[in-house]
Formats: sequence, structure tokens, C-alpha cells
Amino acid sequence: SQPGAATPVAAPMRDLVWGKLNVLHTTDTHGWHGGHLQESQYSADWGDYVSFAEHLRRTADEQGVDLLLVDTGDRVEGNGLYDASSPKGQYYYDIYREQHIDILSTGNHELYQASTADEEHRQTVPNFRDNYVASNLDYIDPKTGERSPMAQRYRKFQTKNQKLDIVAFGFLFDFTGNANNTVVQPVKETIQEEWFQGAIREQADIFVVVGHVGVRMQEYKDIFNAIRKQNWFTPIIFFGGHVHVRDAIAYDSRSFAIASGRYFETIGWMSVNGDLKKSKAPSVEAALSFNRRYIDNNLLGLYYHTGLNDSTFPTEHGRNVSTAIAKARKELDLDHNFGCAPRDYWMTRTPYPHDSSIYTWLEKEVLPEVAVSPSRKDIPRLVILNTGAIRFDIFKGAFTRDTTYIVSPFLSVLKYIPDVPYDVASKVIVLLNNAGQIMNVASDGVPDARFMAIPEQLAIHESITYPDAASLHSDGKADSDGQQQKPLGTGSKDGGEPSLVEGYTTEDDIGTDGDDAVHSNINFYVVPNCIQAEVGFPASDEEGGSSPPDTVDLVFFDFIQPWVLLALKFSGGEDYSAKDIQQYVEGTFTELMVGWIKENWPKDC
Ligand SMILES: O=c1ccn([C@@H]2O[C@H](COP(=O)(O)O)[C@@H](O)[C@H]2O)c(=O)[nH]1
Repeated sequence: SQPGAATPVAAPMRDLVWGKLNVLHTTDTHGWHGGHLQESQYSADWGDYVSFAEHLRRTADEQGVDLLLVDTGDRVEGNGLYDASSPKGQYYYDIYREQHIDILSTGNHELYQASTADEEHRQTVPNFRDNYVASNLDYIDPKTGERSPMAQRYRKFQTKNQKLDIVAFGFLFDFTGNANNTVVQPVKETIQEEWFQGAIREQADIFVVVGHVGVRMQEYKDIFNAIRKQNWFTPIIFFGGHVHVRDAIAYDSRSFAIASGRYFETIGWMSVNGDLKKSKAPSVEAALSFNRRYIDNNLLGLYYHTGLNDSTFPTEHGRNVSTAIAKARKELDLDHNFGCAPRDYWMTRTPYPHDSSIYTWLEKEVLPEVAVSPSRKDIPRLVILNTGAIRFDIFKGAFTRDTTYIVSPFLSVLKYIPDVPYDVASKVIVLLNNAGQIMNVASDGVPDARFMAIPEQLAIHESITYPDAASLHSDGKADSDGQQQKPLGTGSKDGGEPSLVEGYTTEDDIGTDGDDAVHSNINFYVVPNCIQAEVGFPASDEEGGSSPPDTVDLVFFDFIQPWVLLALKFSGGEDYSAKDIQQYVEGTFTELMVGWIKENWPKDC
């Protein structure tokens, strides 16, 4: 782990179940390769993962079974280690490549900005030349304009120890928000292609599908059906991402899919047992068993699974990678403190609105002060932020350069339409938050309205709350110890048994025993797609009432422009179009937010 990272804490553990084929899975790491320095639960880093994989590979060799590593994209955007350099990713590409990954694919975050897609093509694809798979993604060369597959369409190889024949695919969901230097082919079209139809007819002991696709999304069902139609008995395993949750599902008795969370909090584990080698198997219908484990990225857990300790666990290679990360973090000055958060601010651990909701803080304190255009400062405005623009909680204590990108990594700017009649503008937020029911987004070519919210809500549609969840005290105030997780053994509920550490308590289709560490519950409150701040409105009169202005400036994050224009159409503003939209203030929202923190939060914690 990194210097200064929270000391790992122990928890009651569940073992890894080994099979003939075993797979470690990372997804949606979003630049968190230095680990979670503020959270004891997830504070191991990419170097520790390199050591972990080295030990498990040795175990696999000793047992004569196989271990593969896979990664399903969204490796960038979301942490200072990637975002704080100029150009972005100056250190990340060389750090990431140090892990040996057998099959990897692209996420949507590698494609939002043309420059990110260029770097993916220029660096990560060649760094993993034989292993990178791009089944439905093309890249357009900026110089020649030539369109070609981002990487090989599929990968066929044999495993090291059992010589299992693997046919692997690498997919991205039907993403439409990519910059114009890539082309994402809808999955339904890809599976009709001649090359795919040929690939699923290859001799395979097992098909492995890695993809930046939620395991319950239609795209994966379509791929499963296409492979299964051609291969009645061959096992098919899927590794999914994008939705930021831990999840597992079996599409039938000879297939299995897992999703392994987000932000390098989780290392997914899947094992398949049974007679996998077709030539050796007397019956292709012989029973298979699948196991999954969601490994907390916690050093103590990694020691536990390898039977090692702090002196025997780090390998030379792993140690060197941790050192390279520490050097990069230092050069990027990621620990530079901009101000001290007076309390924790949660995304989903508290309801919105709430004093400790990050969205209430933005609505009441930040947006009113940063959404100010010098030339229009006297004009009342409605300022709309999509909740998905915020990526992580703020913990009480130092708000650093790293925290900046952890909370707000995107290059979003504030746009506006001037002088919109109030009765039209005020309906927009209602429509954005109830879009599915009111606006037919898909038929207007506007993406699914759920993309405005946080990715977790693609999977979680209703709040999940527990009577014993401990993120709030009974007086409604957030815990104020500055850490998301409370170390095991530091306290007990009644002076008896030590309290469990708060963390994932996953329930998937297989059951409730997926997490490697036993945790206490954390609440998850569903948040709206968007929140709105009313800024510069006339002050209330003595009776507490005031009439709204006739017109307002409608200010919003550029990311939600398509939905805002559609909502305006539905609320009586059908004449508005992209031509009416201008930038409202200079600078990205991230810069504005940090400016606010520098001004408003004390420097000394
Ligand atoms: O500029 C942007 C880009 C993305 N978002 C939000 O992020 C999610 C996608 O997150 P994943 O990690 O890919 O699942 C998107 O739906 C938006 O909510 C954004 O707000 N601004």
C-alpha cells in the first residue's frame, strides 16, 4: 500500500474456492491504482495486486490448475493518479501495464474524450498486444482517417497448465457518448458478423466473454444466446462491469457471470470446476460448478488468501510497482491540501436532501457561489447538476488534489440558456427526474435518462436501508471520525463482541456469501437524476412568500444538454435548440468547486 494509507483492518473471512480454471477480475478501477488511502478496507495498491497474482499463479502451477487475469475497462478518469497530470495519464499507463492481464477490453471512459481514446490506442493496446480484445470497437486514425478494429476481435489461446482451449471476446455495451475517433458497433449487429459467427464455431473448451457491460444488460443476454445456440454444452463465463456493483448470475447451468464492483475496492474471483477439457471429458454434459468471491482490496485479506504475511507477501515486482505509484503521487503533489472538510458528505449513505448529503452541500453552498456569471450575476437562475457528475464521498479532513478528481473527475462546464420563462424552466428538473415516465427519450435519439445518475442506479432502483446500518448516529449526524470504515476491534456495540467493519454485504443470485470479508451493513439511498439550486431569486417578504421571477437563466452541466433540450420541449419550450446554448462561466466545474473549497474551508485540519 501507499505511504500514509490507512492501516488495514481484519474481518472474519470466507475462503477462495479453487477450481480447474480460476480467474481474477478487475473492473471500473478509474485510476484508483494507488488504492484507497483513506479507507482501511481498500487500501492495497496495484503493486500489492501484482504480488497477489504472482502468489496465486504459483499456487495454480503447484496444483496443476490455471489462473487467468481479466480487466473489463473504465481504467481511467476518477482519481488524481490518472487525472491530475497534464496530459492526463502521464504515469498511469506505465503503472497499469505492470500487471500481467490475459484478457482486457475497453470501457466507455476510455472513449468520452478523443485524446483518451488516442492514448488507449497508442499505449494500452500495444502494451497488451496479444491480450487486448475489441469485439465491437473500431478506432479512427487521426492522420489518415482510416477506420480499423481497436484491437483483435477475439482471442484464441491455450491455458498454461491444462492446455484448455479458450476463445475470448471483449465487448463494450451499446455506448453512444464516444468522441468521433471511435465507432462502437451495437452488440446485436456484431454477433451477426461473419468473424463472430466463425469464432463461436472454433474448437473451445470454454468461452470467456469479458466486457464493459452490466451482467444483467441485454447486450450480455444476446451474446450468451448467440454462443449457446451454437455450443449447447460448452461452458461460457462472463466478466462484466460498468454498473459499479458486485453481482453474479447464471444464465444457465453451464454459464456464469460476475461483476466486480468499482474503484479497485474489489478484486473479483471466479472458479470453474469439472471436466473442462473436451477431449478428456467422457460426457460433455458432465456437471460443472462455479464459484465467486468478491475480494476486498485489503492487504490483510490478500495475506489471508495467500497464507502469507507482511514480510513474505510483497514480491520484488509488486514492491517496485508500489514505489513507482508513490513516486508518481509525489510528483503530482496529490496530497496537497486545499481545505478541510468539516464533516463527511455522502453520495448515497444518507438521503437527499440531508445535512450530510454531498448533493445538499452542492445545492445549498457551492452552486450558489460558483454559478455566477459576471455579466448576468443579477439575473435569477436555476442551476441543474446531474448526480452522476459526482463520483465519490468526501470524508471529514483534508480535501486534497487527489480528492478533487476522486469527487469530480470530468471536464464538465456550466452552460446556459438566457431568459427562459420561469414556468417553462421550472418544469425541466421535474421532467429530468421522471424522464422514463414522461419523456420518450429513446425515440428522440436521446440516451437513457438513467445515464444522468450514478452508475450504481442502473442496478439499484430502490433505496436499501438497514435498521442496524451505522453510517449515521441516531441524532442524524454523520460519523465524524474521518474514515468511512471503522477498524475492527476499535469499539464494540455493547462492550462485548467487536463491531464488524462496515462494507459490502452483497446479495446476488447465488446468495449472501459472495464477499470475502464479513461486514456490517451500509445504507444506500437512491438519489434523483439531477438536483437543482435556485440562485439569485428575490428574497422572501415578511410573510415568507415571494413571487418567482418572470424569466430565469437556465444553467446546467454540459453533459446533460440532450436531456435538458428534450425536457424543454415537453415543458413548452419547443423552440429552444443547441444554438441557444452558451457557456455560463469560465472554467470546469471541478476548478470552480476547488476554488470554493479554498475560499470556504479552513486550511488546517
Ligand atoms: O462527462 C461526464 C461523463 C460521465 N458522467 C457520468 O458518469 C456516468 C458513467 O459512469 P460509468 O463509470 O461509465 O459507469 C454517466 O452515466 C454520467 O452519469 C458525467 O456526469 N459526466
